[in-house]
Amino acid sequence: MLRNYGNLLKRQKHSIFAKMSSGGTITNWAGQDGEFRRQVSSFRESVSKEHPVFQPEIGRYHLYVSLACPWAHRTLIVRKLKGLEEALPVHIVGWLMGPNGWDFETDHGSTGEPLYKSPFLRNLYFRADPNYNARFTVPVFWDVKHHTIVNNESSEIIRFLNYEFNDLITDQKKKEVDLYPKDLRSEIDKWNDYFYNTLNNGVYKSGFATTAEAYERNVKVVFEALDKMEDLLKQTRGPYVLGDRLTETDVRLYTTIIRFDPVYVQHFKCNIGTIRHDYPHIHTWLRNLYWRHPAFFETTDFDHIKWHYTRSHTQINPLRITPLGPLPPIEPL
Ligand SMILES: N[C@@H](CCC(=O)N[C@@H](CS)C(=O)NCC(=O)O)C(=O)O
Repeated sequence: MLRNYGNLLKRQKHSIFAKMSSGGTITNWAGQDGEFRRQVSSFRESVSKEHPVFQPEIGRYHLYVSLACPWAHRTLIVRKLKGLEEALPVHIVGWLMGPNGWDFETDHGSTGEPLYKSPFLRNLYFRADPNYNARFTVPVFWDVKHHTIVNNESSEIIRFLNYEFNDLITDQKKKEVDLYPKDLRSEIDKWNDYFYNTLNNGVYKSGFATTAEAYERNVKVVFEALDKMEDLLKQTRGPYVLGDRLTETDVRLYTTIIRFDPVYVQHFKCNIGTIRHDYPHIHTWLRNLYWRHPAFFETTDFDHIKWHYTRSHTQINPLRITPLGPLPPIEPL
């Protein structure tokens, strides 16, 4: 199947008008009503001891991520929190999403694709399913044994990373990290669901809207959600969103909030306020995670984040000039 995609080898990384094979542009996500709708992920298996095919094993699975992408970023954080760096190798796509989607450039910390030397992420999708006809998204949780995608939905990947590899983790402290403890599950589910619709995906609905009405409707929801998050942190008194334990909800919110001032404020027009000036509790929570927790600090790459959004989304920023500010991208504690 890969042979049919030989023409994709011709990289057009700097083409401004990125065309998809379907005729639309790869950066055109909005429907006719101007509303952005995120597709439902296609590969939904879990790794577990009970699974007939995908059992936990060291080195058997590889993770493909973009450092720019908030969904992929979740998986990088959880991988580090659980001490799975050696068990689960990571490959990082180029920061620019060009005409053929994510590629495997090797500059600025992007690693290339060592398993099959694929030029593009889409090659992996077609290797897993020659008839695949949806978007080629990161993260991808890949099984080296069966040469296929186990899962491409970040919320599910972080869920099975939380427990299913525990027997293979040697660092006792990291093995005990539990981001989805039984007594907090209903709270976590409730907030995950709310913040997914309003904030994690809300910033995209604001930024990718193609009518003023759709933009205004969605940007207001984003700021209502930030107000709610601020109140929640005030109530629980932190240092984490649900109190004194770090949970999935923190991981999922962090990857959106760390991008907020540097990118979403100007690029997605989420500029009713900023985290640093208008949300003191969120600002403290964010800086605490970034500066005091290596799993957050070490997985955050402001260059990939800023370059990716501002130079890939040419429908929003046709001249692809990346704004310099805010400086610094995150303030000290
Ligand atoms: N629901 C997915 C969403 C993943 C997603 O949308 N990733 C974006 C990057 S931020 C992507 O790879 N987009 C490529 C495309 O849509 O062509 C998840 O959470 O894993």
